[in-house]
Amino acid sequence: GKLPPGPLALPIIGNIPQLAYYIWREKGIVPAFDLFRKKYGNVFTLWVGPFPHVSICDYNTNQEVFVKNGNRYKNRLLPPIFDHLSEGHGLVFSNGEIWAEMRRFTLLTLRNMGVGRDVMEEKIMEELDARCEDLNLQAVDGITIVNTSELFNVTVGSIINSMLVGKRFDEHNMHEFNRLQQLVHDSGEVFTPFDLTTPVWILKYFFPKRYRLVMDSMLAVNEYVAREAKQRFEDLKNGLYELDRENPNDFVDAFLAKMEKNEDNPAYSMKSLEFVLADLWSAGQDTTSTTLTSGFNKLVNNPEVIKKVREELLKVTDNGSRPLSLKDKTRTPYFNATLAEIQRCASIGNVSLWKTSEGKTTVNGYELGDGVILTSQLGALHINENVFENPEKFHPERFIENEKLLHQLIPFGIGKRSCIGENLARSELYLVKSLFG
Ligand code: HEM
Repeated sequence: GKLPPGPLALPIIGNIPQLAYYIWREKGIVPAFDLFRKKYGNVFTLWVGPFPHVSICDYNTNQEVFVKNGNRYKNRLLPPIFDHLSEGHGLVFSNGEIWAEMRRFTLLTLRNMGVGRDVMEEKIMEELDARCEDLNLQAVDGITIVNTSELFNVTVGSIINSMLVGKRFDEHNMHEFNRLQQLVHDSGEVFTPFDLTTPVWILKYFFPKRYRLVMDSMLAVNEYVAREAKQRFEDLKNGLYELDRENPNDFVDAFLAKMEKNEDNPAYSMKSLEFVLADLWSAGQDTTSTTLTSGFNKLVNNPEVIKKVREELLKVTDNGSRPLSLKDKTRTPYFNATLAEIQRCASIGNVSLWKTSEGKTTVNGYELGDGVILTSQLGALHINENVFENPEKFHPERFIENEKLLHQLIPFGIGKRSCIGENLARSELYLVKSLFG
């Protein structure tokens, strides 16, 4: 096929030199992508090494490609080593029937667990109450000094852990949270672009130490995340655990109940559960807590916004005589706009995860062949000055002056592979930020 325009690519290394240069010159990857957008248009091609990537920077084309024609762009580009380890299991780096089944099951289970409604709201509020109590206990002369990113990290971690295995993190098991954070961090440190792109057989036979290191670091995270689920499965088999099949306590219970009825389906195996838990943990933890920390920093630097948010929230909660609830959302337009602006500026996922096209397709008039790699440039989209005027300014009012702008904001991605945790994350941002903002 004929690819959209882009910077001149060199053999084998492609556009990596230009990319490195512009990231350095523009002081960041998002401004570098934005520069390419200005030069080559909303749809451009970047060669990452020998592979061309079609980047889509505007909302309308993203909608046309990933939503309207979503079925042809639902497959992820899988790093060979991930595919090798997971054998097709999981949510983030999987494709085909197992991915589709797990996505359906996870969305349904989250809905049944009350995500976005009062049931999950209660869980989040319980977590916040307990966290505030801890802070009060630590106070000296009525003052507690807090590392905000640690506070957000453990709060979000606790909410996800309660949802997955029914257990929050407190002073008795904080070491478990710290261990998990460490393992995820260590695993992130191990990976290089070389490991992610090299075929497994080359890694295995020519770089065996590297292969082992990468595999072990991923396995360590998975095994730690899934240890309680595995224990519960053993206890269930030995009659030591009672499963409430109608009203599962948490995600693991819901999965085990489904597994009993689907013995022959590889999507419902312990291996599958292990990868789904690891994916929900890793995709849901850092993204949400980094958004909260980034939002906190924005608010501290914009006291006039804090003042307006406080006034609005006090009015809605009868002068703070009751906690804020998700039901109040329709009455808190300024707070909603502030959260949207926080997400626009935070740009947690600069680019959506890479997808590949199925069969011959057309994007913006360019005919693409089978298996072309595509991505939504979420960061560049959110700082496009034609859509968001003065994009560098933290200005929640922009979403009130022009309500349509909200549709152009897609921090959770778009289409068949968009974020599964969007409702949970939105609830957390609303309730946690109202308290700790
Ligand atoms: C503010 C918080 C969050 C942000 C900004 C965010 C953003 C994203 C983005 C951009 C994607 C990729 C979309 C694409 O490739 O098109 C994604 C995928 C995903 N997210 Fe989130 N996310 C957040 C929170 C969460 C939470 C709380 C969970 C789980 C509880 C979660 C689970 C997932 C999963 C499983 C996927 C992969 C979905 C699939 O491939 O089918 N995320 N997220």
